[in-house]
Amino acid sequence: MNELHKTYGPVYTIWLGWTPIVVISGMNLIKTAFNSKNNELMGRPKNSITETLLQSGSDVAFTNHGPVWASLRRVAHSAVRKLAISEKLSDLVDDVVSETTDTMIKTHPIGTPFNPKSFIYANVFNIIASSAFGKRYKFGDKELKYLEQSFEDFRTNTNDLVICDRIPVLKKLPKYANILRKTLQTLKGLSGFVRQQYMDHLETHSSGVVNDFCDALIEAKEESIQEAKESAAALIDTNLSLVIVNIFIAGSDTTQYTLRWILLLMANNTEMQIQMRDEIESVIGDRVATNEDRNECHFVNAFIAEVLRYRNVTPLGLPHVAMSDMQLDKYHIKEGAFVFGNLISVNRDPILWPNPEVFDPKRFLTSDGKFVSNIPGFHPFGIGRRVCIGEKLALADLFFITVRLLKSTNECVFALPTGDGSADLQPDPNILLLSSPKPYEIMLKIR
Ligand code: HEM
Repeated sequence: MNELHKTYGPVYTIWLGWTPIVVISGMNLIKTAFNSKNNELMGRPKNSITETLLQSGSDVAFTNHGPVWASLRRVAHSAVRKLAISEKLSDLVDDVVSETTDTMIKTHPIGTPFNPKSFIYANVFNIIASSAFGKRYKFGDKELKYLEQSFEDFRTNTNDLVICDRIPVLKKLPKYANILRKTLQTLKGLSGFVRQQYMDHLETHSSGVVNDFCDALIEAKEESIQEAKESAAALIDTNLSLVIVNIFIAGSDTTQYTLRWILLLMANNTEMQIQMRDEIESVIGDRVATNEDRNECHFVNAFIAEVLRYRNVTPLGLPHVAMSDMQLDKYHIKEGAFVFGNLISVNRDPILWPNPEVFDPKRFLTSDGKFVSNIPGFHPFGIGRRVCIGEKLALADLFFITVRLLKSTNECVFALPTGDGSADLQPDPNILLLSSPKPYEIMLKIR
């Protein structure tokens, strides 16, 4: 997409069947498009995925801009932000990651190469499932494996699903019909499982007690009814259970894929990894990391921010849809067009980022080594009114997980069996819309 931008300019269209897909590049143009006060581009596409998920309900991620979406977004955003700053989160992450890492060390002793994917899944699922509906799994648990497999199957087949939706004649071919049926069944199973967790909470929820996102949303619903707020019409159980599905799906994949990049880039640059380990040792030592520590671990924060910039897992964000015609600069975007903001063109803009293809955490450090995140052109979480609601939580999760992983393996370093600097850093071409490293192996090595 970034190469096309260089050839065809800041706004170009690709046709997928009869659907025009407009790609907008450059920070200022994306800001103008996605912040427009008339909200022209604030829709989301309708397709077999969203139909299967939403049925007759509404949610945050796939519902068009409007009062229902705004009410749901407000309560979801507030619940997510509250958790991101609570000390409960660091204790939860510490506990989950220590347990998983112990298993990882036992099953893959020093010098044994392994693919860390399942350990990353176990960490992220447990953290999100605990935060969303209070569930924890042991590594290797059957239900956890089912969830991991469902996500994998869904991800592998999304490309075909998207193509079939835009070129429906393909659905008549047995190969595609089969994929479509199986994938939508998987999605139904996954979303049904998560929605059931919300429904179970309705039975057990005690007023005023908030242990997880389900409780927070039920409280918001009850408050809106008691105070006869306008939002009460939107905050109904069908919609709120879909919001939990949003948080679970949007939060899991993005955080996991970012961690896959973090681990790969740490193993590829062991000197930087040792600098992170030294900083953690001197700032945090043996205790559990706290929110205050986040302000003191400058290099760890800079490393994570650089991973988000350099290998942003959502290079095109989520698709938007033009809800009405829009004039953007000299370009006319027609109602119904799919619209993507090309975030690579921002996060790796050579004008904003010198040598953008070089991985260099120092970009996020001042000359006296202090971390700064509000750098123009740093937009891994999207731009405009539909920007990610999970940014604060994702940053907290990534920090606490990385810190615990390094603390639990402090006698060693994560290394590549093929040596420093040998990683393949090109994203896996089989995964659409998300950027993941190709499957890789790492090992623990004595420092
Ligand atoms: C590294 C982690 C993450 C990245 C890079 C990321 C990135 C993004 C991006 C680029 C968008 C699309 C913005 C747009 O359409 O313009 C988005 C939307 C969204 N994200 Fe995230 N995200 C991450 C983690 C999370 C987490 C942890 C949660 C929930 C707890 C979450 C929930 C959502 C939701 C609900 C939306 C839809 C917002 C809407 O349509 O109004 N994300 N995210």
